[in-house]
Amino acid sequence: MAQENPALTGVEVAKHNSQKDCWVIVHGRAYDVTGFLPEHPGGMTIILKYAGKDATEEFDPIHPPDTLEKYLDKSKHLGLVDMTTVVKEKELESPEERERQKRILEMPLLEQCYNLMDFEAVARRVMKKGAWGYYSSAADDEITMRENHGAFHRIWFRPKILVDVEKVDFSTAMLGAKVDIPFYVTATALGKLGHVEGEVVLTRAAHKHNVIQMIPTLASCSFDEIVDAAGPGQVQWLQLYVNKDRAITQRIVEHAEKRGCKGLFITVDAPQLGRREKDMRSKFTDPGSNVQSGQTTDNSQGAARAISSFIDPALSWADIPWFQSITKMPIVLKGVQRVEDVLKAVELGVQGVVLSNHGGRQLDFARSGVEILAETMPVLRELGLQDKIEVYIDGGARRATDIIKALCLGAKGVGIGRPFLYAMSAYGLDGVNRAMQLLKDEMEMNMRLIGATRIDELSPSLLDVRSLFNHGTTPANSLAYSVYDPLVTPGQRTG
Ligand SMILES: Cc1cc2c(cc1C)[n+](S(=O)(=O)[O-])c1c(=O)[nH]c(=O)nc-1n2C[C@H](O)[C@H](O)[C@H](O)COP(=O)(O)O
Repeated sequence: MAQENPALTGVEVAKHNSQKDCWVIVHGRAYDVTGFLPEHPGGMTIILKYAGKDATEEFDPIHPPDTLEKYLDKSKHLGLVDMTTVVKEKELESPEERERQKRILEMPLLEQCYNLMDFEAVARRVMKKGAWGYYSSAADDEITMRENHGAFHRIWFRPKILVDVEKVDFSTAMLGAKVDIPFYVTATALGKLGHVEGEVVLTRAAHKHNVIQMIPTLASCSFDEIVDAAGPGQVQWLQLYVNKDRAITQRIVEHAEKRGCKGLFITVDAPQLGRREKDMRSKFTDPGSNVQSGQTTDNSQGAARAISSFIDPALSWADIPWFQSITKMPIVLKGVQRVEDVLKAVELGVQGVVLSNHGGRQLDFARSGVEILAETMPVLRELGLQDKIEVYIDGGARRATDIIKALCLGAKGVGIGRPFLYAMSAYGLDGVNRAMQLLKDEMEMNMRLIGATRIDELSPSLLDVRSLFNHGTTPANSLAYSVYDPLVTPGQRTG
């Protein structure tokens, strides 16, 4: 193909920098987005911040690569820009960004991360505010997010002794697929907020450790990029937000099945995305730029709200037979939060459920996945239904002991979200690989210490769950309530 010469310079593009005349550069090409501004789900402010400039770095994590091709009229595609003439945003970087770059230079070596929480501590210090805000945020007072982790601490072990535990095998199967260890990488949106390559980094690590990756509907990478990045025989599932336009949903599901996905995880706890205030705050643009220009600062659109307007709040049990008619993939409901709904899922012939509250990002004061599991499994056993449906949990799992507790209670596997995002954001693929290896090492040690050599030996008799159902919440004035402090930014620990 003939070499295309840049038609435009950075100086030319920079002249079109207002609400009435707005050009942006994405991947070296200029686009006239003036007419699109009022329709942008994320509001106008975030685009106007890059009017006349290179918006690639802000654009990439939030939008699949083919977004402009698909949704911006060709007449608005203005052609190549000579990028040597574009003033790099970097050169104008803020004192906050310079401070962050300094913290990156001081961060610990990867080998100094000994558990999954270490990755969170590093990510908090080195991630950009918006990215940290999106990944770390949860709904309202973030009580449920803390409860997810805290609930595991109300479960104690009753280990066996004098068991020959020389050989330990913690491999298992999920929806019929063999995996090396009973956790999977759960769906978490916008992978490129944390790493320039996005979700494909998680794909590579999942392949190396033979664990399953759940591909998010709201991934930064396109679905095909993530599937193409999979290794031979690698098992992937699709997480689905159901679109108001069912024809779009059907196309997505059929394409996923054609590309070899081995499970359809329908997210059922998000008829509307939760109100995540850290995410909203981090979208707060510099008050001067908006207030002076007379615009009201639009921080109502955290990233979550901005990207989820297509989700159908009318999704109901009546839709399940339709899903069963359009795909042969096993169907799993992700975000089930009470045993009555598990029984309904069994009745409808659904293959699995994930007992989950979306990492605390939806309904605050929802119970933890592990507590719902402890409510559910005895009822399924009593009714002889425990083999009729695969039960997974996610939320707050940070140690192999959390995974073992869930399996003792009857879970098939545990989804893990934020830890792998933090490991990726701080250390890239090496970080995710180390996080997964740490879990494997912990798993081997803890299986030995509780006197179990295989997954099928994990049973409720190894646990004491008497305090699990007694909720305590962190006192309101505790530092854990960082959600209240708008001044707490990554790296600034108050007190
Ligand atoms: C951390 C995180 C979680 C998200 C997530 C994004 C992030 C950054 N997103 S969200 O943007 O809509 O909220 C999704 C998502 O795309 N779809 C989904 O089903 N769950 C989503 N979840 C929930 C996730 O699948 C797990 O339920 C949750 O992360 C498990 O808790 P931990 O993070 O504590 O492991």
